[in-house]
Amino acid sequence: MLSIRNVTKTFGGVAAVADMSFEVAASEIHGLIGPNGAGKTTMINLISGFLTPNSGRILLDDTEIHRMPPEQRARAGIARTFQNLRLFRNLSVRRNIEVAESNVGAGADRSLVEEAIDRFGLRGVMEQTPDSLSYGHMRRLEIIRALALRPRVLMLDEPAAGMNAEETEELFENLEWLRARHACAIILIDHDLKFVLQASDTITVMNMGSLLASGLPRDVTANKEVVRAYLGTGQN
Ligand SMILES: Nc1ncnc2c1ncn2[C@@H]1O[C@H](COP(=O)(O)OP(=O)(O)OP(=O)(O)O)[C@@H](O)[C@H]1O
Repeated sequence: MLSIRNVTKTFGGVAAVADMSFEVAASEIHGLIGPNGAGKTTMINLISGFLTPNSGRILLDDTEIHRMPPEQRARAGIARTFQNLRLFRNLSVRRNIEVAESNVGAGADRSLVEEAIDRFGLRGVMEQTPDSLSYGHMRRLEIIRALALRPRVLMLDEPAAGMNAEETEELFENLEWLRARHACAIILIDHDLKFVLQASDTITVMNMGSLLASGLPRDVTANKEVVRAYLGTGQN
């Protein structure tokens, strides 16, 4: 459904993403992993429109989206969260969600977000501002805000960052719920490798901007090049 074809992005002559290609199927959870600086966040920025590739194409179904501005891509069904949270700090949790929801048409399934609020444990903090929330609550609010756009592709940049083991397990269960409740592809970046491997149907591994391997979690973790470049470093 989402197709990344030979995409390159350079900064000052250095390729952060170099000739990357991979496909994301509808309804799959697709893990994007790799060492620090591998180009994962740059890839998400290229898909969501915060960056434009120097070359290559990005297609959502048969539509080229790589030259569209971020708002147009959001309307086309691409939603994301940010590594460093970007919530409206002076608005309540409720308003943060409503602002996102105001972008969707009248025909949208209204109960989706209401169910997510309960499921993600935000019902009791709806009138508070994000700054008064725990870090885990803020991260969950970001996901609900992205979900409020009724995305076809939901990209989560480090959703488990700063979470303890119990919260990460809860996040895993919430993603399973989300996937059953709302048909969309999820692209998942996280440094908690155990979490990404457990949650993902397919894994793409990047290294120094390039594709290192792509496939089922068990095949990718058995791949010698992946072990050498990434898993063997002890860094995850
Ligand atoms: N706006 C920018 N200007 C210059 N260089 C950049 C910019 N954004 C990213 N880079 C460089 O591109 C490379 C890839 O960075 P990116 O943040 O995409 O990697 P990453 O895999 O997400 O890393 P991490 O796991 O540490 O978040 C790095 O060398 C980074 O320094």
